[in-house]
Amino acid sequence: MTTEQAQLTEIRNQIDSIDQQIQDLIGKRAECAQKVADIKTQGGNVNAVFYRPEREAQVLRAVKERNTSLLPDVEMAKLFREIMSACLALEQPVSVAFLGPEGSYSHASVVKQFGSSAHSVAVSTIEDVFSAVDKGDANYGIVPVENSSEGVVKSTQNELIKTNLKISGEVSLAIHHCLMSKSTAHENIKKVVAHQQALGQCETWLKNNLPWAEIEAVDSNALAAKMAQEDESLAAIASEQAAQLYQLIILDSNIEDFKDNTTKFWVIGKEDTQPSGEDKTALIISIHNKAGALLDILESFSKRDINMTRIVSRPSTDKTWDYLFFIDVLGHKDDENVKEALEEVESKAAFYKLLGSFPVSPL
Ligand SMILES: O=C(O)C(=O)C[C@]1(C(=O)O)C=C[C@@H](O)C=C1
Repeated sequence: MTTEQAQLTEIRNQIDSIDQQIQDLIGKRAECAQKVADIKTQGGNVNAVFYRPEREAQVLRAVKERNTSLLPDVEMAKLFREIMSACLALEQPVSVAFLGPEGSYSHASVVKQFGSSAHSVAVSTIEDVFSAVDKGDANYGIVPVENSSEGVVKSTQNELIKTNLKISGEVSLAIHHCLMSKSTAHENIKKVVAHQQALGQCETWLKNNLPWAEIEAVDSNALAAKMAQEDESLAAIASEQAAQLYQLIILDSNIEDFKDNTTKFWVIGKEDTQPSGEDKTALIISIHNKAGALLDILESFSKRDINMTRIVSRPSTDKTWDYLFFIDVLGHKDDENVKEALEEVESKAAFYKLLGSFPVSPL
């Protein structure tokens, strides 16, 4: 045996022994999750809620705080994300509806929030995500709320105004576009296909790197990847997951012109989420048409030191030039100061709807 082989064998033996310990401990953790499920269903409770976003956020925050390893905090948290996903699936497999097809950024946000053991259900529109959860075809749904370069997603806003569902989580996904193809050579690419938005976000890159290629907009990036799978002269712009799913070669990564391109998604479900210690509350209001009405409402938050993280306005659909405001504040609706502020806002607003409180995402 060479020295290198001997050294590798020694370290690999250590890795084998550590893996065995990790596996034993994961097994013990799974037994605890099973016990948690027994407690939740005791007395024949058929309405037991297995998924607990506040607890998951607390577990992941604790992992990050404890981490002193060589692995970055987020990478360590991702490993535990997967362990919890498998533990939850053991308690009860959860299904999550998302705007398909598979390989879309919505799909990636499902995996980021629920891990890969969740059963993801692709549907064709944002409205269908809401109705799938409403009808019980899926336990939860994930919908895009806002993109840092494209702005708010109108169909999600429209559904939020109408729905009885609650927001139980928030996922921020960095959008990184890849150029992918069956072919390994750029010079073989005759045409680039992608959703209009992705083409727009990579316009300069395409001009500089594939000036000869024809550009065609299609319904989604995942569809583009599917098309590229069948035609070697095509390259698609899509996510890394889409490349894996459709077995394409990634020719270039991070080809977006603006580097901090992020989409925010919300998890929708039927249950209220308990406080996690670091939460957000989302609501929709409209105000009476008089001077200072908005300021008056915002003061309900500011005088209690409640931080407003977002306010977005849009015209109301039923009364011309009336406005609806989508507001996010830090804190949970059951926190004393937030509770008082919300009561005050409700008494002042012409329309008031609480969308829910949910943990600030640790990932
Ligand atoms: O603590 C619980 O309620 C559990 O069900 C356990 C557990 C976990 O694996 O840690 C699993 C699923 C829940 O979403 C939260 C946490």
